[in-house]
Amino acid sequence: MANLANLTNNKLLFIVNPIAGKLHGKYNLKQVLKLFQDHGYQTTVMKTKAKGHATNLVLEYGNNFDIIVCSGGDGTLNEVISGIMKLGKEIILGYIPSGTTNDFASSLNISDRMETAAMTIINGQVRTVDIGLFDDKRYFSYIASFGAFTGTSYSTPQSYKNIIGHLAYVLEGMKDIPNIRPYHVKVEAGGQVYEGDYIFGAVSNSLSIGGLLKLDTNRVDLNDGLFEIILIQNPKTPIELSRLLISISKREYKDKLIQFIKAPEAKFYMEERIPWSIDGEYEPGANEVRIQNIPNAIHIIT
Ligand SMILES: Nc1ncnc2c1ncn2[C@@H]1O[C@H](COP(=O)(O)OP(=O)(O)OP(=O)(O)O)[C@@H](O)[C@H]1O
Repeated sequence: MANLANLTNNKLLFIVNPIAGKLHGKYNLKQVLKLFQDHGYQTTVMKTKAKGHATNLVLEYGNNFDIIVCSGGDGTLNEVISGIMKLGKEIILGYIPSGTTNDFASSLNISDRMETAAMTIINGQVRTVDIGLFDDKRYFSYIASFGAFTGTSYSTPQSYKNIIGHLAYVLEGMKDIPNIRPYHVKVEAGGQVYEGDYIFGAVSNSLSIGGLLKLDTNRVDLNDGLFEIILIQNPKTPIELSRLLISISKREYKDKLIQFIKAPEAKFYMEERIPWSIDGEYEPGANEVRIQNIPNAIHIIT
């Protein structure tokens, strides 16, 4: 691990999504900028204007900076990471979460108080994290999932998310319940084949999935080159359903309806095209999907 204080270059690109989450950005941006300035960083601020813009900003300007800090939710972080991966340059990333759930930030122990997260960037250590690659075309920092609750994060209107925050996800998720339906899927991972009717599947590198499913810290290592893969089979009776819900709420994934796999890669074969969620954003999916782990791909300050 390198300490940021050892870096000689103090040019910092600060990418801000002004509409993310609870609009913290609007109120605290000045304080954060002052903190960077007081600690000797020459900061250039760029605000995102639309979906995909953060990736383009990294591709266009990333080469001129050694540190890129982004503020936004999981979607903005995903876009910035995608830009860094495409640029192919070893850039140090700092993250100031201002989204609704900030799942990945909590896995990295980054505070959701903007000034505290900024101080982490100033005083923190650089560590590496693995990144996922979905079907050779889309990068993800913490999750690719299908099935139940998957539509929640991208179908919840931004205005709701901004007003009621995380509760919006949970409420939208509840609306999903009558629509939960199994998908017949075959999965190859870790040298095994799993086949069944699944209501939820996730390939993740995170301690928290959609703020709903939580994994224990001793089960997850964010830079071990392995994903945590969870497959949940369709409960066939009310008893099976209640047993499933209890084991999820207790974080015990030993139920026979739950498969928990660790593997560097997974292949999914589906009879129909199932939509996925990639770090909370919509992905139309395909009949065959390959997901690969790129170990230690991103250098992030925590
Ligand atoms: N100026 C903008 N206007 C509209 N959309 C934008 C703008 N800037 C960025 N976006 C898009 O907003 C979407 C949501 O951003 P983000 O995920 O960062 O925030 P969030 O949804 O509040 O947080 P989370 O995903 O953690 O709940 C992203 O797809 C991003 O590309």
